[in-house]
Amino acid sequence: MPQHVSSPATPKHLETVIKKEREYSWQVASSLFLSFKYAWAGIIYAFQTQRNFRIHIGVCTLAIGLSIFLHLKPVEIAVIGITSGLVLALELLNTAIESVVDLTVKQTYHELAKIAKDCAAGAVLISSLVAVLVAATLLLPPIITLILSE
Ligand SMILES: Nc1ncnc2c1ncn2[C@@H]1O[C@H](COP(=O)(O)OP(=O)(O)OP(=O)(O)O)[C@@H](O)[C@H]1O
Repeated sequence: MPQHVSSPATPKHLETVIKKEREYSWQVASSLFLSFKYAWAGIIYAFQTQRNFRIHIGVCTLAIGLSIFLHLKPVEIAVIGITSGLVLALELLNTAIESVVDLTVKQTYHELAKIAKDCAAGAVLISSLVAVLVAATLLLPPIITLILSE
């Protein structure tokens, strides 16, 4: 079977490819400000429509607030912040994947649609479990100390 070896992409070639791909976009953000505006719109959409996203924001805010209140080390607060951010980012990706799947298959059953949605939900679940484990490991000892010292 003949092997097609593509020539290395030159900057000019890359520019042409990117331009062609962006032709399919209904609209392209023309400035950094507009990019932030659309990103914020996505976050607001997820907040308004996804109950899990609202729960995760509440729990993450509580965990970060507690870690500051309990005077955890900066690196510990950072670890809680990273795991919290990961959960929220994956929840947004989960919402994006759900929308793309629904756009593609509409209200028909498809095994690949099921796999895509189940795996996206699984990613959120794994990140949430890890975040809970990390938060419990770092927050429980100072909480117990605080309660016992009362
Ligand atoms: N078009 C489809 N074809 C096959 N299975 C589907 C389809 N749409 C949804 N499902 C199944 O139903 C489940 C729930 O779908 P839904 O769109 O509510 O996603 P979800 O992961 O429950 O959403 P959320 O993350 O908001 O809780 C999916 O995980 C998947 O197993």
